[in-house]
Amino acid sequence: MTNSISNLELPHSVSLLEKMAAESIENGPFTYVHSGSGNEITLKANIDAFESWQIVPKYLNDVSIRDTSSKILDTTFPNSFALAPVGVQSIFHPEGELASARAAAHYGVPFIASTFTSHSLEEIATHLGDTPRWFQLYWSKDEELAISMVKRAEKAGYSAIVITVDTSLIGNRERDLNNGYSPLKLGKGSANYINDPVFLERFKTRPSSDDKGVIEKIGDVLFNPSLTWEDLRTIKKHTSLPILLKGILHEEDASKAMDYGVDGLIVSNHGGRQLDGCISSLEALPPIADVIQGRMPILLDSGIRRGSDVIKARALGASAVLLGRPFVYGLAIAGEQGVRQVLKNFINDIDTSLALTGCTSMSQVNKSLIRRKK
Ligand SMILES: Cc1cc2nc3c(=O)[nH]c(=O)nc-3n(C[C@H](O)[C@H](O)[C@H](O)COP(=O)(O)O)c2cc1C
Ligand SMILES: O=C(O)C(=O)c1ccccc1
Repeated sequence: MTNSISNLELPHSVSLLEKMAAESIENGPFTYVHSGSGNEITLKANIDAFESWQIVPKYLNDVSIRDTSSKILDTTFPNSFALAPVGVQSIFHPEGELASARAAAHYGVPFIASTFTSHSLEEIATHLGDTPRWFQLYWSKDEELAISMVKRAEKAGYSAIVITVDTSLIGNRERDLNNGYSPLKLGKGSANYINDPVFLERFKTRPSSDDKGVIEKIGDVLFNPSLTWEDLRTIKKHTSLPILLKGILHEEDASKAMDYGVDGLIVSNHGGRQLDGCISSLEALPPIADVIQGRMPILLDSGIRRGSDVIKARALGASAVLLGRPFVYGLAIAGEQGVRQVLKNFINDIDTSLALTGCTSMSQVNKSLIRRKK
């Protein structure tokens, strides 16, 4: 299997994509994307949750013209999904985020750049054209550095900051630990650090991305387990961009987010990679939607695999979703072309699912169209 397949025809199901990705790249990076933490109970629960809800379609509505878009804050999501922030994409394909950014731009799918990318946020932006982009922040222990990254994101045209709250430290990913595989230690996600003026100030000479000192320093400051709700005030002081919290699962946290002036939520358990045994994101969604009552947008990820999943998430209260592992499999198989194929198939599936639910627009998808399986 090669990493550059022309006239490519990728399978339509994520389980087959996963198999092809496993054959395309080394075991270390494949296991890194594929696996979850602990006994992978939450990883599995994410998929099971989508199977435990059933769409109840309504027919004879003239669905010949359809609109799959949704608007979140000031961003239009043409197909009601964006690419989830995924770090260190060069472990899957040498072009990493640049390939996935170009594929996203091809379809106008909004792109969320991770803090821990293989290419800098500025370079990624140059591959996105005018496609909407948000920046996901791992709020560093080094506050000045965190703020510097936010300022850089503003300057590079990122229109929202996504703060991931479920990663006070990295989950116990047993398979990666057994493999002795850690992208953090490989220096493959250093680009935003070694291109940051504040980070560079901490060094006497300009370091390279795989410099041992750099890797150690990033490891020291990447996550910040001492963060509290009050710290949100600091970030709001330094940016006028909207702020979304990614990783919210408890309705009391959703309510607190409202109190602290957050602009949106991403209901997520990080794809079952953080706390194993925690609730699936789809199960967490209805109580959160009840608390929020439409006062801020709610997005959801963790387990989105096909178009009907988008309909289910919308019916239970999410405005849009994030696509994670499936696009990474496309990247691993064939770089930009691989991601393009995954996006094309997913976009078609969303449109088909909307029509077959009996709706002409995502705004018509509501609670009346979904029931829990008995
Ligand atoms: C390889 C990999 C790297 C990830 N890196 C990040 C990251 O840097 N920041 C972040 O907030 N989430 C990260 N995530 C989590 C995704 O944004 C998303 O929540 C998750 O993939 C959703 O689960 P699913 O892919 O099973 O649908 C990563 C996920 C994977 C698979
Ligand atoms: O692997 C992840 O899920 C993740 O969020 C992450 C964390 C640090 C570096 C790269 C990715």
